[in-house]
Amino acid sequence: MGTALLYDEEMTKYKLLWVDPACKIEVPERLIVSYEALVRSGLSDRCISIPAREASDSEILLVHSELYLEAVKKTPYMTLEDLKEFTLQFGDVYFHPNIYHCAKLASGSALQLVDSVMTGKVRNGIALVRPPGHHSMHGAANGFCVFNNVAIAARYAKQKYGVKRVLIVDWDIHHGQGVQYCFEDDPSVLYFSWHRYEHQNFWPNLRESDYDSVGKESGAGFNINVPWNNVGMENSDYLSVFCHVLLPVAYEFCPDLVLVCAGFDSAIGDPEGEMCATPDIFAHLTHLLMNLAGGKLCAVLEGGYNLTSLAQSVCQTVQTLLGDPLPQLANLRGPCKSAIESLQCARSAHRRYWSFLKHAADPPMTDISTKHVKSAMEEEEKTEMAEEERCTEGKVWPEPPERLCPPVCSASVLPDDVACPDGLKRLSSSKDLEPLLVSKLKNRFRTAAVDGDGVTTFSRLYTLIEKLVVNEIRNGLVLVPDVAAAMMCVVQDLTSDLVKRVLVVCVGKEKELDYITTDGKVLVVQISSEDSEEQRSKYYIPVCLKKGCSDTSGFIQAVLGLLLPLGYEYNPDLVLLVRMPGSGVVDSMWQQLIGLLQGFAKGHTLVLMQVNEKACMGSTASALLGHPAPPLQDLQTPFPEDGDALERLRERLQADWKMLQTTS
Ligand SMILES: COCC(O)(O)CCCCCNCCCN
Ligand SMILES: [Zn+2]
Repeated sequence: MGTALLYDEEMTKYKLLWVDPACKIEVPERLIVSYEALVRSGLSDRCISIPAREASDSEILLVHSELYLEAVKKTPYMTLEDLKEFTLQFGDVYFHPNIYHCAKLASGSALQLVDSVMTGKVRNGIALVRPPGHHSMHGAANGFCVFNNVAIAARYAKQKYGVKRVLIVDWDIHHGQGVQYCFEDDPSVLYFSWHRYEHQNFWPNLRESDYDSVGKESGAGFNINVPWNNVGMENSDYLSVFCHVLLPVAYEFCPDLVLVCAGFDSAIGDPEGEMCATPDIFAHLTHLLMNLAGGKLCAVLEGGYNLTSLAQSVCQTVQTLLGDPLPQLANLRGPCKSAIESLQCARSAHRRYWSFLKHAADPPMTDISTKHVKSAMEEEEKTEMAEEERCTEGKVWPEPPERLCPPVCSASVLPDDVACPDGLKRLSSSKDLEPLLVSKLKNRFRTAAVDGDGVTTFSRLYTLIEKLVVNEIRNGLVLVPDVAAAMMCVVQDLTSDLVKRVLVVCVGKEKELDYITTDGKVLVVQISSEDSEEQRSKYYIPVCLKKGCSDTSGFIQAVLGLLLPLGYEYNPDLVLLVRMPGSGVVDSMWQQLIGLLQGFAKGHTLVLMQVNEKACMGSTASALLGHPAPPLQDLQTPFPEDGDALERLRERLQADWKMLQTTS
């Protein structure tokens, strides 16, 4: 299934007609450069073009008042003076004779996107629209927004398709207060927003944008605010909040649909955000949401004012929606102190509502919400002093790396008598192994693991690895007689200097892992029911689940809160996923794991499985081919001792692994 792209140049046909410093950044070129970048890169041709349409009155009235709609209806016939007059009643927004038409097209585009995804015409998609939406409210325009496109889309999806739970992720750098007001008492819509806040000193300067606005009445817990109290936030800060705040809650919420308020003013170079996250971060933010709701994801453009980083960020997002390999994110240094404070506050504010946050720590001593709103003078001094080191428009960043699709997506190495799963390419070619290696293999295993066809298997395995690291193949599945032996070989004989770091994810218990090198060339994360205190080192991290890998709640909590942050910080060139026989891991969890691991090493994942587990080859192949993993249904509360152990493990490891920090 494909990716929808909605764009109509009619939405470029309105602009600011008078002088207003607050609104001058919201220009038609925002849409033009975004679409042109998609065309130039060939991405638009790979999408399914869906026409825009005007939202109807009844659709707009899902969110807005009749009074407000009737008032906006009059704007096409207003003189310039009347438009200025009309605009004065709202904040940081402007009207234009054609903006009502464009606002209906923007909302209608979001609804077209929902229709395309909910009817299965496409898997996911993006709508490039203006005016944006997330600030507009029941009876008011605000912050360049006229109708709340995403809020209307959420209500529309529930009404027309009976969607039970909608997740709205708002990665725009401003707080979408309009969305928050719309759903704050509604437990069927979970709204997550991060936003520049600076202790209420940043627009829209609302007390209710802080982390302690968790929702109201039956909506308590379904509104998550992560305030950024400093500028200059980087990729590490964004990923930490996804791993330690959003994703645990999103998986527990188990949405039927994901809507993204895709504002790109949170990218480097943007005059509004003044952040330092690079455009390729949006490839990963999108990827991390794509295994929710069976992949049903609708992204709707909100902000983004640096035309260069906006266009790059849009392309990064669309490329991920299309299923292309992800770029490697280099040198993630872990979240800054301010980001840790913010995520710690958000986690502690929500621990009473979400069992996946149950063991979150208390808020930091320096409770950031009570910091008095700095005096204007103090604020002024800070601004002047900090100006030069801030990420202003003058900031430069590298063009995102090309994300090339290997000629072969998924290959398999199987015994001759095992049929190759659909979509996988069986690897039968294999160069002869050096005699030295053969003898090493033979004398390492007295077992028959390396008999005649055993050597063939290993030679094919090594061939496959070589093809992965040169990007001829994206990922692969290997069935071997003895998976522990094979893992040892792969780990110890990886001579290719193209592979500097291998992330080994071992699912299920395996005794002898003591051969792990400590030079950092290999990082082993083992998830099993075994507790092995003694062996732990920086590069060997055993996670113990009391009930073993069949406990999906404990498993996904360990993946999101430990494996993902570790993987991002370690930044491997190859991921080896080893499924120990009898691990008991649930199929949907297994597919979620494979899906999430695709975020590392440009998707170069090698899955090692035992021949006698060939029954789960089909689902493994499906996940390797990029099909969305099935949702993890009705997750139970993770075992307290497991949740507690995970927090303790993170505390112990965070000195070595900065991305595990959740407390300041
Ligand atoms: C949903 O619209 C997208 C958006 O969130 O980016 C709108 C931001 C309005 C920012 C208003 N203050 C501008 C002050 C100028 N320095
Ligand atoms: Zn914004």
